Amino acid sequence: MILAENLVKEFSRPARVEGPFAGLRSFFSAKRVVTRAVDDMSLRIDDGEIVGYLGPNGAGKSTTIKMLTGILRPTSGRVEVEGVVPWQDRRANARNIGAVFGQRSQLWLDLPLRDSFELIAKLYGLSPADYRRSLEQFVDLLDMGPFLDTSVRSLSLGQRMRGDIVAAMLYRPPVLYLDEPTVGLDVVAKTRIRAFIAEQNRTEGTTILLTTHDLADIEQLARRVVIIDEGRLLYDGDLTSLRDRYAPFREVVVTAAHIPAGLDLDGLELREVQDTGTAGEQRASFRFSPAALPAPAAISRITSALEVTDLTSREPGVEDVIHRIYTERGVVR
Ligand SMILES: Nc1ncnc2c1ncn2[C@@H]1O[C@H](COP(=O)(O)OP(=O)(O)OP(=O)(O)O)[C@@H](O)[C@H]1O
Repeated sequence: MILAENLVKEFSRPARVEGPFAGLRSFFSAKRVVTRAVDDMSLRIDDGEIVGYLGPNGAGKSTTIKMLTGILRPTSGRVEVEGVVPWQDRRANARNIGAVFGQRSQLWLDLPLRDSFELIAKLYGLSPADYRRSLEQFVDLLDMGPFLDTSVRSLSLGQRMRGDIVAAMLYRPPVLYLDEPTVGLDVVAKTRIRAFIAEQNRTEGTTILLTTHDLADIEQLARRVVIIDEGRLLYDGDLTSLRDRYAPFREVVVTAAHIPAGLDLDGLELREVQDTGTAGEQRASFRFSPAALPAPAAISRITSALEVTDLTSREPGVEDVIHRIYTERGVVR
């Protein structure tokens, strides 16, 4: 279980002094500027939950994770992971957590993957039998046999990410922090990694905190979403209610012979009209509220007004939802 109560983290730096030798004088200045990166955050994540942790750049996500891993000591408030206060007992905490940072590898770049895994197994005191069993299972699930003896430096990004995930899970920690675990990967690689994460959560009951800018990661893995901004909790709840609250609309994308820009259909909001590149053909999207206008009625209204050649419908993604929350709150990035 992950527990944070009224968690605060402030960073303080010297205030900038203007004039000659500004850099040096700022360094010695008594005036300080305080940034509250995490501001009175309370959060409880139960065993076996997968929580999507979202927020714009600079919201305080990394700072929270650094407090959970024990790298940073909170300014005030309480933090506990599996009953351990991370900054007080980093060693005990390290055994309970695994972490994957998509942007940088935690593996030894010049060693073959297999050697990195062996080192980790030794560091964490795995018995040879447990190590063999885990490795065999992971290599099989993630199809890593062909590159197990290749040095990490020579691996493709997708292969390296699989390596990092296995390294974080080899000792089967009950808690896993995943920071952008699919960044830069192609669709096939993303799907494989998401399936693996879901499987580990299901079979091992691993508690997972997932930070990502790829909203498909959230949609496919997490039912619960926590959104933060400026260090404060904006939303904590399930993904479906979030969508219903902030994006209670559906969208239909239509390709038709001619779509008049001012077309006014009852219950349907016409969004931008674009040329498709094919002569005389245009594409536009219509938004409607399924509570006021059921989807079949919306589609029939569109098809009777236009010469439709193609039509697809989509649900709002988490991206729409977050955009709307930020717009409402006046967050401009
Ligand atoms: N060591 C530090 N010293 C001073 N300020 C810091 C430090 N680390 C983070 N901050 C500030 O704290 C705030 C939160 O940063 P944080 O890295 O936690 O955001 P984030 O949500 O992880 O952003 P991103 O999505 O860009 O990684 C930012 O204003 C950042 O500038």
